[in-house]
Amino acid sequence: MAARVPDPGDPQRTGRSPGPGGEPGPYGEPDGAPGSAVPSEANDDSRVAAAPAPARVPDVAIRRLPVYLRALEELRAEDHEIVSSADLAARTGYSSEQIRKDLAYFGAFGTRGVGYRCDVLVDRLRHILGLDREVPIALVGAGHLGTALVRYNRTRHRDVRIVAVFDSDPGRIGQEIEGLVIQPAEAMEAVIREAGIKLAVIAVPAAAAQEVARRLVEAGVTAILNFAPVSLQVPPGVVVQNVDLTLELQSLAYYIRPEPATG
Ligand SMILES: NC(=O)c1ccc[n+]([C@@H]2O[C@H](COP(=O)([O-])OP(=O)(O)OC[C@H]3O[C@@H](n4cnc5c(N)ncnc54)[C@H](O)[C@@H]3O)[C@@H](O)[C@H]2O)c1
Repeated sequence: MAARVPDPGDPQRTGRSPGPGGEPGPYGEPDGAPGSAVPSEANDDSRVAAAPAPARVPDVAIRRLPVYLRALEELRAEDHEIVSSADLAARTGYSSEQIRKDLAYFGAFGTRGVGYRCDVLVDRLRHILGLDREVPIALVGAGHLGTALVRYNRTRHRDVRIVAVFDSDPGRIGQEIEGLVIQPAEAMEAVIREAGIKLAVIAVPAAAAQEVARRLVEAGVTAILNFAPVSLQVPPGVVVQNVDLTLELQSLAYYIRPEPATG
């Protein structure tokens, strides 16, 4: 999966988007973190407000936060009150050092030698990610993939929630997916503006994706999850994250090839 998150100096800010699969994956890659980061379990500041996010947090650190959040929510559901970075490392596959460093970008949350208060860290991470409110999402392209995405999202997620679905096929318009009526693509801009939607999913054929992206941005969308196998051109400040199943499978094919590659 390729991912783009805001990051000064990032090519995406110039309005370019990498092709699908053109970025490192979310698990365990180096992040080029600035040298000013301070290990996080050094201070007990769990009683005070989290420090505001620093100006520059590496893309990959941001992308690890939801992984930590999921692990913490699992631990909390298992009645863990305090967790160490080692506990989180065991759940996520990231190193304790990596986890402490990532959290330190947003302030120190833990107590040295003790760990993090699970409920406090869950709240902080949800706040940092903007998930302490429902994030409304628009999806464009209610075909095979789009329909599956809406079903999955609407039955499982409350914080990041698809609230509007659009398609250009008259045969699809007016049909329902999980209680959402598919709206005509012509209504996209007005509905997105009216609802203040900033995040959208593109699940249209590749040939239609760039124009859909342009219209989404025009309507005020600043973050796009793109499933179409095409590199989108977007203005500076708009974030595109690409998901390309085929590229993921093709790279995995390397690990099951019959003969080790030579040279
Ligand atoms: N199906 C998969 O497993 C899968 C997996 C990964 C990626 N993708 C990619 O996701 C995209 C969708 O795949 P799919 O299999 O769901 O295709 P699909 O043909 O089933 O659905 C595409 C939908 O987009 C709609 N559409 C076309 N142009 C539009 C426009 N301008 N505005 C609004 N709606 C428009 C079509 O009417 C259709 O309902 C493709 O780019 C595909 O390559 C699909």
